[in-house]
This record gives sequence, structure tokens and C-alpha cells, in this order.
Amino acid sequence: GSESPAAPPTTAPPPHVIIVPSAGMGHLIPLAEFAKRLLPRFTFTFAVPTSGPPSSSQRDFLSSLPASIDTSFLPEVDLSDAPSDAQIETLMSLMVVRSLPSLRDLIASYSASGRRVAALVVDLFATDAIDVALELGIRPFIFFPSTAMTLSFFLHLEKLDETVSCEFAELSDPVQIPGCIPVHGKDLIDPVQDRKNDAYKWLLHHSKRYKLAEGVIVNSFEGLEGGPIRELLHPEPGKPRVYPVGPLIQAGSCEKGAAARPECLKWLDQQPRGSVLFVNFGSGGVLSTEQQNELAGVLAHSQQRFLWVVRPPNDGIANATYFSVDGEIDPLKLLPEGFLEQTAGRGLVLPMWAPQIDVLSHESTGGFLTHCGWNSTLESVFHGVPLITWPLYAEQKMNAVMLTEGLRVGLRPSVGKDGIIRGAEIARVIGELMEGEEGKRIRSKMQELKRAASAVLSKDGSSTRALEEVAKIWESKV
Ligand SMILES: O=c1ccn([C@@H]2O[C@H](COP(=O)(O)OP(=O)(O)O[C@H]3O[C@H](CO)[C@@H](O)[C@H](O)[C@H]3O)[C@@H](O)[C@H]2O)c(=O)[nH]1
Repeated sequence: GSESPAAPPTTAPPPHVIIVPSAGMGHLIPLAEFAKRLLPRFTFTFAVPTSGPPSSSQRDFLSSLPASIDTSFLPEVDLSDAPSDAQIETLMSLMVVRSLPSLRDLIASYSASGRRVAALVVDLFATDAIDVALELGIRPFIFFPSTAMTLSFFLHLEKLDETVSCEFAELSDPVQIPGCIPVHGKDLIDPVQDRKNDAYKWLLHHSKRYKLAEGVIVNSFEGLEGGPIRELLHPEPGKPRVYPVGPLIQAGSCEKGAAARPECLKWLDQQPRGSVLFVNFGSGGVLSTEQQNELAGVLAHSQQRFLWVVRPPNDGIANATYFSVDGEIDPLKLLPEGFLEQTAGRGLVLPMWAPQIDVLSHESTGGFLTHCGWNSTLESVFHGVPLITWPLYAEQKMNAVMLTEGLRVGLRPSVGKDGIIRGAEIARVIGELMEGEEGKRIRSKMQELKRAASAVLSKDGSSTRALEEVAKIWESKV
């Protein structure tokens, strides 16, 4: 009897992919959607750099993901030496750089256990992690959670830096980003507004490193951003390959009729079709006290139905709740006196957070006053909701320019000389969007984009094909 039973067929585990996000829900959410689309062909680990305990929103979100997308919070790094006025891009970048040794250990532990690590996906401010991938023979990819326009700007920044000597906001002519509508320097992304600041140096540093990646995955599609995407897809030496895979957005979580359906959705069920204005400034956006009161005044004195996610105002920084939305103050207490009584029934205020996808996909929602974060924008496009663009920070002003002057799917209120959008102007754009002729035109243009968004995600759509190309590369051995 030399015959031994045949070994049972073993299926090799799927290749593994490590994802390095930089801080903030706006970066985690699209990365997770991206990973979900590639199950079960790959398994994933989020290797999350930290500088303190992760926020509960971050934890809850990561632990709600399918089992084959797991999380490893990298050991806390110390950022206490960073200047107290360090900008968010500086902090995010430092956090990644200081987490590289533990990232290297984590990847090595996978390789040592015989798992093939097929790719390292880093997000826009985590390009330093590319060095670890190159060192360990793993394919480096960048996931760009923002617009193709911003990506085009990143790739063009080195040249701008060499040719422009003043601050960009001082340029009299608008800046021409390849493939994009012209933008005034003051509308470019925040970290380039002060070229002496470390945030600018970091951005320039990252932008020069994009060519080290084997590919850049961007959460957009040609029907939305034809100009920059055609430009980005055009091969040129020193330019990374770009894969437009968007819109990657979350699906709603609250079934109609479900027992645990949140109150705000039950309230929406009672409202007329397309009648409610949804007001929300992303995962971290806050208004100044004066600005918040101005908005509250309009909502209190108009007849407009609304659903408003209210945060404690902040007079210093517009992204005050970015790293955490675990607030201690009840923001409803900070609204102008009498606001809740005046708007009862017609309006609903939610402290801190809303099930945004469920709100945007609800038929009662007829408009979205947004800070123009790219996820919020894509979610609105996907559900065909027209916009009032109210950019606050990061690349949001660029997004607003694209949405209002380029695509014309939103109205942008003008900001006064003192930096405040006054009540009359707020009332004008709300009235125009919800009732006016321009609003009708915007609504129908948004419906066109909505159809284009589902087409690119269909079986033969361009985003499905781009995603498939990425998967094929990862499945092939280095
Ligand atoms: O009450 C809320 C608030 C937010 N969200 C979700 O959180 C995400 C927010 O993302 P986004 O709209 O992109 O805003 P930010 O969190 O501000 O995103 C950061 O990251 C984006 C992608 O890079 C950039 O476009 C933004 O400018 C930047 O601030 C979206 O999926 C929302 O649906 C909720 O579900 N409920």
C-alpha cells in the first residue's frame, strides 16, 4: 500500500491588499466602497495611522464592514511637536510618515505567514507609504477620493510651483488646470493658499510622488468630468496611469418599513415629494456663529421645509469636527432663541449626523445645501438631487466652481466682503433652487447626470471596466 489518499483540493486564499487611509470619514467611506466592489477576489486590511484613540464614528464604520475587510489600527504616533496651527494636510502627512515602521512590520507579518500581498493602496496624503511598497516588492496604487479636476491640479502643481512666484490668489488671471474650466487662485484648494506654510510643502511633496504609483484610482467618471478625465487618460511620460471608477458611494442602510427606521426618515415620509431642502456640511464642516445665525434666520422666516444637520458653530476653523464628531455640547442649544418653535413641523434639526444616503435617496428630498465634499456631491448626483454649493474648506471651492460654472447643477450664493453669506442671498438661492425656473433646469440636468452615473456602473460601463483592469493587474504576479 504505497497509495495515500489524494490530498483534498486546496484553494489558495485570495490575494491580500493593504489600504492606508489618511484621517477622516470622507476618506474612509469611498475607500471602503472601493474594497467592497472587489470582494471576494481580494481580502483587505485597513492599516489606519493614528495619533490618538480612533473616533467612535471611525471605529463603528470600520467594524461594520464585511469580515474580509479587516482593520489594523497602527500604533499611535506622537504629533505633539507639530505647531499648534499646523494644517490638517500637515498632520495627516506626518501621521503617515511616522507610522511607516509599523506599516512595514504589518506587511512583513502577512508575507511571513505566506499570504501574497498584491497591492498597497494609499490615499491622497499617504504617498510616503509608497516607499514601503517599493521596498517590499508590492504594487503601489493611489486612491484619489476627490475629483479628477483636483487630481489634474495635483499633477500640474510642480509646474505651477516653478512658473508662478506670487501667491496663487494674487494672480489676476484664472489658473488653467489641464482639461478643466479656469479657476481663480483663491478658489484653489486650501493648502496652496499660503505657499510658505508646511501644508503647501507637503502637498507639493505628495504631488511629485504620484508618478511612483503604478496607478491612480479616481472616484469620478467621464460623464461628470469629461475634460480632466480625458486629459488624465492621455498617456505621457512621467504621468501615472489613471483609473476612473466612480461614483463609488455607500448604499442606504435603512429599509423602508424597517422597525429601526430613524425618526428623520419617518418625518421625511410625511413630506410632499421633492419639497425638503437637506442642509449638511459633510463629516467635519461647521459654520461660524454669525453665519449659522444668518442661515437659521432664513430657515425660520421662510416657508421652506428643511432637514438640517446642526453642529456647534466654531469661529476659528471650518473643519472643527473633522477628526471626530463625538461632540460634548448639544448643538441644538446653540441655535437662535425660538428657532425650534418657529420651525416645528416644517423643519427638522438633527444634531451632528444624519443617515445622509437615506435622506438623499428619499423622494421628499428636493435640494441639498452642501459643503461640496466630493462624497456628498457624488451621492447627490447618484440620487439626482440638485445643489446649493456652500464650500467651506479643502478643495470644496474648486468643486463648487465645477458644479456651478462647469456642470451647472448647483447655485452658489455669493459671499459678502466680510466673509459672511447674508440672509437675503441665502433666501434667494433657496427660492430659486426649490421654486424657480433655474431650479427646474438644474433639476433636469441633474437627472441626466444621474442616468450617466448608473450607466458607468452597469456591467459594461466604463467604471466597471476600469475597476476590472485594476483587479487584473493585482491578480497578476509582480
Ligand atoms: O451627517 C452626515 C455627514 C456625512 N455623512 C457621510 O460622510 C461622508 C462625507 O464625505 P464628504 O461629503 O466627501 O465630506 P468630508 O467628510 O468633508 O470629506 C473630505 O474628503 C472629501 C474627499 O476627499 C473631500 O471632497 C472633502 O472636501 C473633505 O472635506 C459622505 O459619505 C456622507 O454621506 C453622513 O452620512 N452623515
